[in-house]
Order: sequence, then structure tokens, then C-alpha cells
Amino acid sequence: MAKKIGVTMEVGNDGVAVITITNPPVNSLASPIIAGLKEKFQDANQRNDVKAIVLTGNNGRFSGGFDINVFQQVHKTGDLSLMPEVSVELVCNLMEDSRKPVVAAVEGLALGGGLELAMACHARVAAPKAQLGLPELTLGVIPGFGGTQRLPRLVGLAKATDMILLSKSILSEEGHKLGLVDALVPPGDLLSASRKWALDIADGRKPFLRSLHRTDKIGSLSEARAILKNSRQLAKKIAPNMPQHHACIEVIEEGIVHGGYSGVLKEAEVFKQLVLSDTAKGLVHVFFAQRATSKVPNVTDVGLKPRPIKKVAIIGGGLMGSGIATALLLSNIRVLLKEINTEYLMKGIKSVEANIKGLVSRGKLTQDKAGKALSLLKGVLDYTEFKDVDMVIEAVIENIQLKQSIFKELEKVCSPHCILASNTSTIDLDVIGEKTNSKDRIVGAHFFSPAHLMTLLEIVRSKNTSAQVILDLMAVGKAIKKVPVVVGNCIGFAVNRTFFPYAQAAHMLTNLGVDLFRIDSVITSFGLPLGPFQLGDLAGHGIGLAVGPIYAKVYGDRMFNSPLTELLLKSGRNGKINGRGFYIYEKGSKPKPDPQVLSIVEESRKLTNIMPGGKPRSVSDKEIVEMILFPVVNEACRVLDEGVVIRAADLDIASVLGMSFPSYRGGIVFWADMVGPKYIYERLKRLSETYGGFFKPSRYLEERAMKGMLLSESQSSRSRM
Ligand SMILES: CCCCCCCCC[C@H](O)CC(=O)SCCNC(=O)CCNC(=O)[C@H](O)C(C)(C)COP(=O)(O)OP(=O)(O)OC[C@H]1O[C@@H](n2cnc3c(N)ncnc32)[C@H](O)[C@@H]1OP(=O)(O)O
Ligand SMILES: NC(=O)c1ccc[n+]([C@@H]2O[C@H](COP(=O)([O-])OP(=O)(O)OC[C@H]3O[C@@H](n4cnc5c(N)ncnc54)[C@H](O)[C@@H]3O)[C@@H](O)[C@H]2O)c1
Repeated sequence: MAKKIGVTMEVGNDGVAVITITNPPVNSLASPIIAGLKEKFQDANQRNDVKAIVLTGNNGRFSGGFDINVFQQVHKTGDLSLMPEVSVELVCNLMEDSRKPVVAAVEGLALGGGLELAMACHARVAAPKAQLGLPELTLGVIPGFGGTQRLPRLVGLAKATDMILLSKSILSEEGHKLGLVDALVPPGDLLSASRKWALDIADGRKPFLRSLHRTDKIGSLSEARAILKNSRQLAKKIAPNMPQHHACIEVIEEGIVHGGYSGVLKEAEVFKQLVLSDTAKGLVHVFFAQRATSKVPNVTDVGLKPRPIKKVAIIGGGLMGSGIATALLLSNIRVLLKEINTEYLMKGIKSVEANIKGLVSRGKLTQDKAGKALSLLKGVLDYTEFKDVDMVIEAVIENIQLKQSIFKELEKVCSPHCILASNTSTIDLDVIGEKTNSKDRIVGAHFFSPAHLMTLLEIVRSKNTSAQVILDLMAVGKAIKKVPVVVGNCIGFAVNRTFFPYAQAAHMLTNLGVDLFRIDSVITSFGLPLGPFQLGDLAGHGIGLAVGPIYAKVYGDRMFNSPLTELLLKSGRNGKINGRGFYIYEKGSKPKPDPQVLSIVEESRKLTNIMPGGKPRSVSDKEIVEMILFPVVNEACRVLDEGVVIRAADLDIASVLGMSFPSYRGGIVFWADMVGPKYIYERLKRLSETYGGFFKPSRYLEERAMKGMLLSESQSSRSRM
């Protein structure tokens, strides 16, 4: 059945016209809604029986803002005329400058264009806990319905810039304190209180305030300039590679210096430039890609319902087990934590406590909630209490025999409906479950470290994992605030497999004579938070050395064998964990490049002997990015070709959330498509002619490059899922 969308108007006997937006699920401001609002406001302004107007949203949500699908259409077509002229025609002329008072009745959420409409009203009445904010910068644009001008005038410049630049929403309770919300009322009284407020304005009992005309909260010009100076510094720090933050500050400043209306005009002009930027394209793609991960063919579309998961057992209280336990406890799921002996169990429990304490000390969790979470944790040393758990997550050391014997045991001690998950990062799930008769309920739950903070959860399905089990794990993932991405079973799954060439390419470049600290710096300037060497330090070089052969066994034809890791470990440098890797780690200070590591690099160069003519290869920054990231794209192509992910966009999200690939570049595949498959193919081909198989373009990349296709274009169903 088609969903009912539109704008309605009902005029009551009291002379109040209630205009209601209906566009489920979030009442986004799609083109028919904008057209409907224009029509209804015109009508209400003209009708003699209307004294005042209330604007509201249907089904407990005011509005989630402008329809983001329109941005995507603009990105596909380049056609700016798809975006309606709203900020003057509707928001200023028909609403704010109306002679009849307009009151916003806000419930649930008013975000982006939704809050902007509310701010153009002459007062705002809200229900408790409504979410208010201008998150447009997360989409690469700025508020475009006058929000850059009205928010500073309603809450003050410092608070407004903070909310807009950081895309921070607030609750209506805070909005009330700040003056953004005029009255807080229970949801049941929202419409009656709003009608009354509108009539009070009409009859002169309450002030008729036009937000754009207010100046009482923005202070003097010199105060405003000081705030904007701080904002520019903040923007430089938080968004060095993005244009919208600085552009937004310019637009706000225009309004401060030349008046709100001038600001509104500049806002529309800048909006049009920004919406076509690569940043907006990347961020809008990520918005939809993230939501698309919840749609898994033959799992989420076959009428199955997730089963409740109330109690989970975790085997292994080390780094991962304690992090996973923390995430579950914080979402009110009971946890049994099993270890091999009391000493390790106490260590595991202490780690969970430390994780939770850390959240409290950073103001992310109240003491009350921390206490409640910890009360749901129980440590055990055997399987006696496993009989009534809904799910087990195994997180013991990476050892095939150990994992196989654990799963064999689990089959005996757990109930037949219990989900059996492994957090393995490299072992084939089919091998883990080989000795069981429970292959349909064995699934990979691949968390990323630190598991209580990183949001990606790769759900690894083997060819036997049942749809119900995948759906259940997806529901648990969402409940614990992760973004679950369903992936196929292969060494490294989606993220680690796609990014294994990242470190390898960096090692190759270093062995070719490029300075390793320069490589890290170029890659962080590109937008990844850590360059490959610092990332290696963080993961620990011991792990790097241990997983190397596992990858080599299956992907050996495209591995670069660097002696650097082994030499590093020989010299006692395991990375951050022991304070020394490529960098030196001291408590309280930033990692420092260690010049002493250069002699180890020299030794490695002698062993590999790949420098052309024995001289360091000279490379530009652009070449560094290409030599490091194009092999990653090449592996991403193989992941797509083998159907390890359902759709290319899933790999984008996995790369953004699992590897912190910059979201404003849209994820690894989206970025590659922007660069151009043909260009990447040609570069890799040339590199492979000089440096061999490591750079050899994959079949998928070659095919797409030859046919002029994008890497993300869907293919005739190769998916293994
Ligand atoms: C000349 C210049 C002309 C200028 C014209 C244009 C000017 C525009 C000006 C305006 O300032 C710009 C904006 O308003 S941009 C939008 C700002 N709003 C947001 O960024 C909010 C985005 N949405 C969310 O954060 C969340 O969805 C939510 C609203 C908090 C709800 O979260 P919840 O977890 O409940 O649900 P989700 O799964 O996220 O979403 C459910 C489905 O709804 C879709 N959706 C959500 N918001 C929008 C939206 N604004 N537009 C279109 N679609 C939206 C979402 O995609 C989900 O869809 P599914 O199909 O996956 O179910
Ligand atoms: N470290 C990472 O970044 C990372 C990321 C994702 C996945 N993983 C995977 O997670 C798993 C655990 O890794 P980790 O880094 O937490 O290891 P870890 O060494 O920190 O912890 C493993 C724990 O398992 C315990 N253990 C061993 N046998 C046990 C048994 N029979 N019963 C109960 N406990 C037992 C050990 O005592 C140890 O405390 C591995 O499979 C690893 O590949 C690790």
C-alpha cells in the first residue's frame, strides 16, 4: 500500500488553522510537502476565518528535515532546480512575515529543515524529550531554510555555532532553558497549548516575535567576531578537509554584519555551491549506505522476527571479550563472562569495570547507569550456567583447535536454540564448526577493538548460517548501538581483507626509500586518523607477524614480504603496548616519531634491495596516496567480485566504521568511483609492471575500467550470500 503523504489544514471554531505534515517515517520535507506547505500557508493567510496558525507533524514527529533523497538526485543529475526555493518564499514571506501568528507544536524531533521551519514560527511549544538540531553539516551542506541566521538569534551565537558546527542536537528541556522553546507541555496537551499560545499572540497577550529580526542574543559586533574566531579555529581542527564548516561561519557572519535577511540570501547561494561538492556527495552516500545495511535479502524481507536476546555468555575476558561484555552490559543485556582461571577472570572483570569507569569519567555515562550495568555481569569458570543463555560469543585466543573444541562443548551445554557466535578475525567459520552438528546456528560476530567504542559489527555468515540467526544478531547489534554489516566468510572478512594491502603497501614504499613518517603524515592529511605505521604500532606488531602467514596462505600472489615487522620485534618494539614501535609512546604525550627506528629501516632496505639503482625512490604526496590506497581499492574489487558483501555501499560503511576511512570521501568504493576506475586501473597496471604482482589489477577492476563502469554498479548476482 502506498504511504499517505501530504499537508493538511483544519480550521477550528477558535479560528486556529492547524497545518499538519504527514510523510512517514520522519515527516521529511519532500517536494510535495514543501508545495503543500506553501499552499496551506497561502490559504491560511488569506482566509478570514483564520486568526492564527499552528504547524505540526503527524505521528509524534515534527519533521526530520529536508528530504535527503533530493540531494542524491541533485548529485546524480547535477540539476539544482530539483531543489525548491523555500527560504524566502515560504519561510520568510508566508510564515515569518505573515500577519497571523504561527506557533510550532513540536514533538519527537525537529531536525534540519524541520527545526528551521519551527524557528520561523512566532513561538515554539514542545513536548518533553523532543530532539532539536541542525545536523546539515554532517551531510556536507549548511542549513538552508534560514537556520544559520535564526538559531544564533534564538539561543545566542556561541551556543548556535557549537550546535551547528558539531551537529549537536539538544533536547527540548535544554531548548526551553536556552529560549529556543517557549513552553514545554505534556504530549497530550501539545496541540491545545499551541492553539492557545497562537491566539494569545493574535490577541496581543503574548509578544509577536520574528526570530530573524531579533538582536537581543547576539551581542556586540566585537563579541560576535571573537566567537566566530574561535569557531574558525574549531572548524580547522575538526574538519580540515571539508568546506562546509568554514562556509557556514562566513554565512553566519554575513547575517551578523549585514542583518539576518542578507544572511538568508547568502545562505541560499552558499548552499547551492556546497550541495554539489564532493564532500556532500560522499556524506549523503554514507547516510543512505548506513541505513541500507539493515536490508539483507532473504533475512530481513522474509517475515522473520528477531528473537529476544536477554542473556549472553562470553568466553574469554581478554581485550575483545571484556569490550564486548561492556557493550552488552551498557544495553541492559545480562552477561556471563567465562575465563580459564580466577586470575584471568578477575582481570577480565577489572577490564570491564575500567571500560565503564572510563565512560563515566568522560561524562558519557552516569554513575547510576554504570552501577546498573555492572550489576548485570557475572564471572564464571565453567559452563554450568550456559544452559539458559540466548547467545554465546567466543573470544578466546586465535587457535583453531581450541575454538573447535569449545564449539563442540557448547553444542552440549547450551540449549538447541542458543546462537553460537565467534569473534575470530581470521579463522574460517566452517572450520570452527566442523566438529559440530550446529552449523546453522554458528555465526561470526566480528567486533573491532575497542569493542565497546567501535561501532562496526561484521556479522559473518557461513553457507550454513540460518537467516533467523543472522536476524537475531543484527537485532542484538542494533540494541548495543553497533552498525551490523552482514558479510561472507573469507580470510579477513570484508574490512581486514580489503585493508590488508594498506600496511603492506606502506612497507613496500618504505623499502623503496620513502620516509615512513612522511607516509603516515600524507595519509593522515588524506583523512585517515592514523597512518599505516602508527596503526601497526596500535594493533601491536606481534599480531601483525602472527596473521601475516594466514593471509599469505590465501592471498600470497599479492603479498609484499617485508622483513620490517620482524626486525622491529627483534629490537624489542611491539608498538604502543610496550611503549615503542615506529613511534615512542609516553603517558600524557602524543606519540613521537622515533629516529632510532631508521637504522632498522635501513637494515630492511638492504634485505629487500628494491630501491631502483640502490637509490631512494622519489615520490610525490599524490603518488604516496595512490600507492597505498589503490591496492586497497584493488582488494575491495575482489571482495565485491566474490560477493563477500551484499552491495558495494556495505563495504563503504564497513571501511568508514571499521577503518575510519573518511566518511566525507564516501567510503573506499565510493572514493574509488570518484577517482575513476580507469585511472586506478592504469596506475596499478603501470606500478605492477615495475614492482610486480602486489599491484596487479584485479579482473573486476580491469573489466570495469574497460567497460567504463563504476565499481559500485551492481553486477549480475555474484553474491555468495
Ligand atoms: C536555493 C537553495 C535551495 C535549498 C533547498 C534545500 C534546502 C534544505 C535546507 C535544510 O536545511 C536541509 C536539511 O534539512 S537536510 C536534512 C537534515 N536532517 C537530518 O540530517 C536528519 C537525518 N535523519 C536522521 O538523523 C534520522 O533518520 C532520524 C530523523 C533521527 C530518525 O532516526 P531513526 O533511527 O528513527 O530512523 P532512521 O532509520 O534513521 O530513518 C528512518 C527512515 O527515514 C529516512 N530518513 C530519515 N531522515 C530523512 C530525511 N531527512 N530525508 C529523507 N529520508 C529520511 C531514512 O533514510 C530511513 O529510511 P529507510 O528507507 O532506510 O527506512
Ligand atoms: N585484538 C583485536 O584487535 C581483535 C579484533 C577482532 C577480533 N579479535 C579476535 O578476538 C579473539 C580474542 O582476541 P583478544 O585480542 O581478546 O585475545 P586476548 O588474548 O586478549 O584474550 C583471550 C582470552 O581468552 C581466554 N581464554 C583462552 N581459552 C579460554 C577458554 N577455554 N575459556 C575461557 N577463556 C579462555 C584467555 O585467558 C584470554 O584472557 C581472537 O579470536 C581474535 O582473533 C581480536
